[in-house]
Amino acid sequence: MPPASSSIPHLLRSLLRLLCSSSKHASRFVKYILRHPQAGELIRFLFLGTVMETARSLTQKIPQYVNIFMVKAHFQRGNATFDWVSSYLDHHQVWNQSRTFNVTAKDTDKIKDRDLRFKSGDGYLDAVYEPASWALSTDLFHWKKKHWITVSVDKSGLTLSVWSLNQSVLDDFIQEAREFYLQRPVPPPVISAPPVISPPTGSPPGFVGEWLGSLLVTGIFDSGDFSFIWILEYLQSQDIMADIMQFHISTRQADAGWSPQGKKETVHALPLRPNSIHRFRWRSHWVQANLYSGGPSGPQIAILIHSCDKTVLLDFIEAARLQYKEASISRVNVHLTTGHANWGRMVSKNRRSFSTLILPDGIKETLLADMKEFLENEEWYTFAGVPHRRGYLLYGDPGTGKSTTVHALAGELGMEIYFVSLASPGVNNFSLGELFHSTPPHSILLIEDIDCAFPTRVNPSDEVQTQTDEEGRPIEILQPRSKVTLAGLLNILDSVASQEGRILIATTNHIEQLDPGTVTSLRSDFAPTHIITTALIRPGRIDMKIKYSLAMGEQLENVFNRFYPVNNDAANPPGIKSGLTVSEIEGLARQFAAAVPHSKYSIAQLQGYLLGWKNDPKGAVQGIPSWIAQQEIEAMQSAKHGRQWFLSNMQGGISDGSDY
Ligand SMILES: Nc1ncnc2c1ncn2[C@@H]1O[C@H](COP(=O)(O)OP(=O)(O)OP(=O)(O)O)[C@@H](O)[C@H]1O
Repeated sequence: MPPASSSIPHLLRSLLRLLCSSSKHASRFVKYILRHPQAGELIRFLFLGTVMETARSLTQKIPQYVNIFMVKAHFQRGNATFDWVSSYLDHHQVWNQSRTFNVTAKDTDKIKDRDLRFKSGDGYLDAVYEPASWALSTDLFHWKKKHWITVSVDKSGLTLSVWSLNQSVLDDFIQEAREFYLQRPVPPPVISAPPVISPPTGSPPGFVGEWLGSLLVTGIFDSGDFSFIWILEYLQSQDIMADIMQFHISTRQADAGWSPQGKKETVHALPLRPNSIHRFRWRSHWVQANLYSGGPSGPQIAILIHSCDKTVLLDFIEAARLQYKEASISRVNVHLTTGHANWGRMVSKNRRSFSTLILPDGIKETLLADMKEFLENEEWYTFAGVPHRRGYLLYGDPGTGKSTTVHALAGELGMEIYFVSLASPGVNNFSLGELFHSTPPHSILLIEDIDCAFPTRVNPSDEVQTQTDEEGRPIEILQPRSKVTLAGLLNILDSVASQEGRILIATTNHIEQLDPGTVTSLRSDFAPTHIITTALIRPGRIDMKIKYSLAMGEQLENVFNRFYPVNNDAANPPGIKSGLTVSEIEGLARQFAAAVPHSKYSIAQLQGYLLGWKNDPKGAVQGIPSWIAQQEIEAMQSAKHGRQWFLSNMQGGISDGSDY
């Protein structure tokens, strides 16, 4: 038995021998194998597979390691951040590397934010290239020449990869994009209409867009509301409709308010085409105004402000209101009915100076003082529990100045007129009630021809009167002249829903038709009119009656003086400088007044006469006797032919509601 110390080398020697012999076997085995080509293929395959698998697993891990060197952010379409970043990238022409373009014909004058390849300047459309890569692509750009950023766009949105270890680079980028968006020189993309006013069929493509309702403050203005006109006029004054290429042309003065060029233009371009969209900058915000011309309740405006702050909308409305008020100082706005139950068209008239109103001494001063006192004492009415309303009845011959008084008072008090004629076919109890309720406080509600609410009596001897009583005698019947009944009118006047603080002015040329004395023999199926009439003249309904008479006394001199201003300076309108001294004009006015019979002609009639002598006061005085003689002849002839009513109304001007 060999000692343990000698057994180890022995073991090693045995192992070596074994290895040598096995390597010989192995090499023999390898040589043997390699002699077969399939075996060689197998070895190569195993080797390559191992390499590829290693490479694959390494590749999978690389982005994890690369991500360590970049900050990524995704911006979803439809979210405001997408708009910020995309418009910022667009502005910096990140897509310029693109070799694929969308080419469209556009008015290049309106494109201010990018370099254009073609700009002919001949007023016709030019071809505009827009990189198509904006749709689906990946781009790399050098932001501020400091940071590399990869941008990839797909259907869901936009991903930014900022090659930086520092997240603050991304923060700065987003902040800058946001600032840019707010301050951008070009409007943000069109926002689709808020769902409350879903666009009617046939809306322009502008309605297709992302609704960012929660990121905008939106105000909707209906034409039935007063704020509508504030906003419309404000929009026009901001000249935001300059991009409109579609106009309705009108020469009607009533449409002057729609003209972007102002009231003095003779041709007015109405920009309110169906469903137009306007984007503009207001203070530090972008605003989108959607104008709808024909919704179910008439025209509508939606104001969408790119802000989450509600007070911006309130400020916008207030700015519009103040501007409207300011502009109204020199004018009187008269609102007319649409023929239905709401106020529609508005006519703006130049304010009429109170001094041009020619009434017997003290009348206009009394009226003005009474109205001022009423308007200033709202608290007293509340305290006394009396409805804060006041009514006036102006009655008298046609052409004596009733409508003119209302116009002058409205101008003096800075109020607007809401005008309705009871003779109008579209006005009935219901619509009149609605109109009353929708008249704003601090306004004048003018009802012309209030006598129309009282039926006329058909004369028993009239040929058209065929009804007889039991004994065969013709009976008096009443013929309604308005769809508004007396009971309905009284109800409306008293209605609790009636606006507080409103002034009602009713006018009539036929006070006798409201006179109790003339209605004693009415048929029993009609309400006793004298009671109702008395009820009409009652505090809160009609508080004050003012009679308008044909011209007399000083009125005759005043109407003459108004036509021939005595100061001949350059401030006078051209063509009416009299060239006479003050005392000469006053002398002529006295002669004129002495020649005209008192209480015979209305101021409108005399005004009509004087218009024929605009530049010739002496001629006017000399011609007045023959004009009067002519009037006498015509009056006699008309009386003779039974046409007195017709002539007197034509000369005085029939009040058919056409005053406005
Ligand atoms: N008192 C007056 N002061 C100044 N102008 C007057 C006066 N009366 C009439 N006129 C002139 O006559 C025209 C018609 O007047 P207005 O329409 O006010 O009369 P009216 O009494 O309302 O008539 P109607 O009852 O027919 O409506 C106006 O253009 C106005 O300039």
